[in-house]
Amino acid sequence: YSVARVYKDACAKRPQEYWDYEQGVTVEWGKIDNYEIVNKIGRGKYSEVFRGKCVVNDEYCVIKVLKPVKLKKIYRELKILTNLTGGPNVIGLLDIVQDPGSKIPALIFEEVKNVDFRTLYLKFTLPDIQYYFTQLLVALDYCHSMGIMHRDVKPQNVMIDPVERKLRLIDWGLAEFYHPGVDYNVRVASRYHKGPELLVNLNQYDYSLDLWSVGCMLAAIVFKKEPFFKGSTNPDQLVKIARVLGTRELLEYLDKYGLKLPQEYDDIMKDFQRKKWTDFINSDTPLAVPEVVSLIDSLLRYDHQERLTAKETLDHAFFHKDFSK
Ligand SMILES: CN1CCn2c1nc1c(Br)c(Br)c(Br)c(Br)c12
Ligand code: NA
Repeated sequence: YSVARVYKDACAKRPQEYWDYEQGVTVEWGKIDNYEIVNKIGRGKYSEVFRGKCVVNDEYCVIKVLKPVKLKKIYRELKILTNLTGGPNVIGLLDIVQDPGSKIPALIFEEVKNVDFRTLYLKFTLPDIQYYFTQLLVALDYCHSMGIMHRDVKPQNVMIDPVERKLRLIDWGLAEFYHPGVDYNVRVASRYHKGPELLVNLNQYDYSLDLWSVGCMLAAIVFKKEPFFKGSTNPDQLVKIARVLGTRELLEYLDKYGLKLPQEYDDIMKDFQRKKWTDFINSDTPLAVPEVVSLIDSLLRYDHQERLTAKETLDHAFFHKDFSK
């Protein structure tokens, strides 16, 4: 049994229509003819994404055409986006339109002139990391305070415009409202960023899942190993984590929550000695200063209840040190 250390009653203290998306969502549908598609910029399991233009104000936008999924899932994303839009560093939802034929909704977002993280992260200085991770953590503390877990934090969902130094957290399609004691689906997040709680079937997880993912992103940049934990399957993902955090420590985590290692681990989980973070530091990792290594150590914890919250992370010494020359 596990309950969030913070914001556990964020939904309970709001009216039912704030979090109850099963009742459906009243949508103010916009006009689809107000938008034209410029070019395709991406496609995912649940959507196709285009750069678009609003013909009314001549502004560029991003059009996310949802693939036909359960109406409940569409209602969840719409409800969460409408609850959060306007919040700090949350992608701005401008309009919701419906394809007249297929009746499939398309979400219209503000455009971010995003630079791919694989190239951007290579140029990051410590001040850049302080700045952009502050922006990401502000977005996460905000959504957590609003009773919402993102559940798919990864570089591909963090849009960064380095010219305007603008960061936006996108893709709330896997996000969910947090209620204490609820058993959540562990098939969320993207493999490399899945927290241990998802891999050991601890269903009563909470906002702290998102902070594991932040730890993975930070470690990948600082130790120049993208992704930091690269599992070939979900079971192998936990093995890759145990290679670093140790197998004994994993079993202690399982014991605390009365869990045992699912049987698919029997012949792949070996007895790994926990590594020291200094094992990942070398002449090629100049960003790995003691303060950021200490922060990574405080986020990459098996026990979700031990991890720093988004707000505690913002108070960590790493964000208050002057690393400029
Ligand atoms: C696959 N890519 C590349 C850039 N980009 C992608 N998906 C995006 C979504 Br959804 C939004 Br909302 C925004 Br804003 C941007 Br920018 C997006
Ligand atoms: Na999105």
